[in-house]
Amino acid sequence: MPRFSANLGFLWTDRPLLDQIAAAAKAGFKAVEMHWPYDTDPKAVRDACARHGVAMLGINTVRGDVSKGENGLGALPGREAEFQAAIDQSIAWAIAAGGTSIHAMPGVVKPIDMPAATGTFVENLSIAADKAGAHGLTLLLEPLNPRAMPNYFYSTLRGAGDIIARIGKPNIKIMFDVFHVGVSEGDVLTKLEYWMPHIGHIQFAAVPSRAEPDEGEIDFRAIFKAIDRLGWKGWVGAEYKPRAGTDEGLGWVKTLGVTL
Ligand SMILES: O=C(O)C(=O)[C@@H](O)CO
Ligand SMILES: [Mg+2]
Repeated sequence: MPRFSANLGFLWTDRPLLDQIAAAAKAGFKAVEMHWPYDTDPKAVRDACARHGVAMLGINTVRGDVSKGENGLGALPGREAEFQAAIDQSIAWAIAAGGTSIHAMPGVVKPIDMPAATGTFVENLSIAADKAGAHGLTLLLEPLNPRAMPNYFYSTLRGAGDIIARIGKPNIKIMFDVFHVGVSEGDVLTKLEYWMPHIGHIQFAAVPSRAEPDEGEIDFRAIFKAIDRLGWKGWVGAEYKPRAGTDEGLGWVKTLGVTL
């Protein structure tokens, strides 16, 4: 069975981060991952993870000006210095917290600006990969579906895979989020198998609701079985939006016959 991580960007969001870690551990998760935890002292996060016996996994680079619809800086020409500052910030935070990966966010790009944005992202990411690699950190690229995030730099695995191939550095991997892949592309099991050698982390939520994985059009028994069959040894991140409370929504663990 896969090993599950609690994504604290979506789970137990009604409390401070250190209490979220405690709640995840109490529920049985053995690892946690986060979105943008920068307001919390990373050493306190490291201590909380150690105290509760959970591994600390990944975080995201900052998004830029969220009020203007920004969702990452990596592919924005003219914002190179800001992106590198975001990478430096996330590397420093991840090291102090004991994390292992950084989701490097490219941002929202109009279709007509894609050629310039692609060149910028390749340059930016190449520098960032060397910086992260010096500390044993992996950079993750995550295609987001266009319903959730219109005009995001990539919405398909192919889009992220092309960037990885152009840069050719071993510590740049795909974040395979079953929710985004299901909405954008479908045929999830085939895609999982095809992209497995390039995957650095897996996340999941029901399609189309983004709720617990016990509803909707994806058979998560089959997904979790395939993750095992394909030899995935990493963590699988529960990144869903609970229908009601997080604790109340954990029934999927029993329903799907998995253990945390
Ligand atoms: O939205 C997702 O899916 C994520 O994994 C976030 O980290 C990025 O917005
Ligand atoms: Mg995700």
